[in-house]
Amino acid sequence: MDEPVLLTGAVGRVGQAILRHIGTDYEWRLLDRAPMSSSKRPEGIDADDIYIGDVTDADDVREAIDGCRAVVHLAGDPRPEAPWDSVLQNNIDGTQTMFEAAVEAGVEKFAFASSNHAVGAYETESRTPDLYRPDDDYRLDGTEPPRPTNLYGVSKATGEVLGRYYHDHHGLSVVNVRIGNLTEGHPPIDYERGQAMWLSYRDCAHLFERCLLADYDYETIYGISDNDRKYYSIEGAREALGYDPQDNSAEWDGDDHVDGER
Ligand SMILES: NC(=O)C1=CN([C@@H]2O[C@H](COP(=O)(O)OP(=O)(O)OC[C@H]3O[C@@H](n4cnc5c(N)ncnc54)[C@H](O)[C@@H]3O)[C@@H](O)[C@H]2O)C=CC1
Ligand SMILES: O=C1O[C@H](COP(=O)(O)O)[C@@H](O)[C@H](O)[C@H]1O
Repeated sequence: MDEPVLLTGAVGRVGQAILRHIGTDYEWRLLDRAPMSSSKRPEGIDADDIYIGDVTDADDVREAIDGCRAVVHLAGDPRPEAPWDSVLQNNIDGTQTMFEAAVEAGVEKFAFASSNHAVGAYETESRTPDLYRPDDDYRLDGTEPPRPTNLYGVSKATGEVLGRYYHDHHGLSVVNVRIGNLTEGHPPIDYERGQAMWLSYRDCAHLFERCLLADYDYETIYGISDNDRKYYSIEGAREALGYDPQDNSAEWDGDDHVDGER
């Protein structure tokens, strides 16, 4: 992809996972309301490619998105316990502003950072904790309707529906990535649920790169590594995007760390 890619929320964890692995491979525009320190900025990105602005501000977004062919939209309030006024503004209004600007700017592909919390209520009492264990074969595959855990999850489900609308009515290619639990270096410790939905940094970067390179219409897929423990299928991501994850939370056992950058 030769034309610029707009990455919102670039200063945050998911943004940094992406930039750390593929930060020098694309012509990025980086938009965040927080300033980006030089240690977070990939080589080759100069000050002109960094936009300090808010995704709820149409003028800020318009300036950053001009000339871009693809968008990776991460910016928002990521807290599962976030209050309604924050998710309404940052996640729902911000995402609608992004979609509207993307259509206006002629963007072709839009990857939206959705969440496991859009579907957390499938984790019923009768299914857990077996669901989180390697021998359990229950799977969500992205075709099921949202069942949010919390108001944050409601905001993510709403972002997915906004994507459906902008795909159906404006022809934008949209992929909703229901991200699991991104942690740096190793999977969450003493947290079975987190190990079942672990997404390593390098698999995260690879997955979003596939969102830039693959051809798709409207997809909802799960963003987790190839964990032995899993209740999210990654077949949808493999088929729609060519996702080929390298990591597995089962390769980590307490202090027995497997070598390699994740
Ligand atoms: N980290 C994880 O495991 C998961 C993350 N996600 C989603 O991925 C996205 C990124 O999450 P993280 O990187 O973990 O969060 P983060 O809090 O580390 O990064 C979010 C970034 O977005 C920026 N931001 C927030 N509201 C903004 C606004 N209105 N305008 C401009 N910038 C704004 C913040 O300044 C921050 O740099 C979020 O949408 C989150 O809901 C979903 C599932 C799991
Ligand atoms: O959507 C998100 O999910 C992850 C994992 O959820 P958790 O409830 O198991 O912590 C969370 O860490 C992240 O902040 C959030 O944005």
